[in-house]
Amino acid sequence: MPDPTPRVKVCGTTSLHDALLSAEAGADALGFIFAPVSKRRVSPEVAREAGLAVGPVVARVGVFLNQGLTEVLRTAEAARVSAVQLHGPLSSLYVREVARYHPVLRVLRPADLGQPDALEVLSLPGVTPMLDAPEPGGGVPLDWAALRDVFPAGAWLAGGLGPANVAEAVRVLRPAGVDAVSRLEKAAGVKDVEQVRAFIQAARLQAAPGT
Ligand SMILES: O=C(O)c1ccccc1NCC(=O)[C@H](O)[C@H](O)COP(=O)(O)O
Repeated sequence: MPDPTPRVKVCGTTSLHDALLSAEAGADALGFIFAPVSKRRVSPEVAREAGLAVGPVVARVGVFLNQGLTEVLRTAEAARVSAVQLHGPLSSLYVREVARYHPVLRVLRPADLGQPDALEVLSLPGVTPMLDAPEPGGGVPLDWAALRDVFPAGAWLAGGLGPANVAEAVRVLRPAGVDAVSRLEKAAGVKDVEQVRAFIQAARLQAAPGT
């Protein structure tokens, strides 16, 4: 039986300080956003320093939105991330190519489910789907009840998750992992330690057998 406890990713890490804060709070993974449009954008150098500091166990995920293949691979290498998260309308060929070099979290919107390209992505080795809202980092939750019958096995969940609602989302969809950013901040790109701790605890609380 699969482990019902979801992995927890804290996204939008922009400093060494916040990387250590999230790791000490128990995060399984840290997200480093390299998309130029993001107010949480971080340089590969800072991501690399922060990623090295959190030790061998915490995953470091490089987050990209609609960026060229060469840019993604070069940035991921420079930042020494352990996985890559891909947002945007990308072909399955592109995703497959990135997955030759890095484990991939491929972000899908609910409307993508059932589309031929999304179905192909779900079958690619080394690619894990993540369901997120249409606007990444926008803090808007998905309709979990509507997703219950179509949520892909082994998928991660993002979109407006925070300490107050993550347990319910986990109860409804049983995702393999959860991811959040905007509800864990005191300002864009700056973590709120209380929210980070509470999010990680709440995500794991509801996963115990019998709940
Ligand atoms: O958060 C951003 O600014 C961002 C910008 C461009 C691409 C991805 C981005 N965030 C990726 C994430 O993994 C977020 O954690 C995810 O979208 C959930 O965000 P939120 O709804 O704010 O918790």
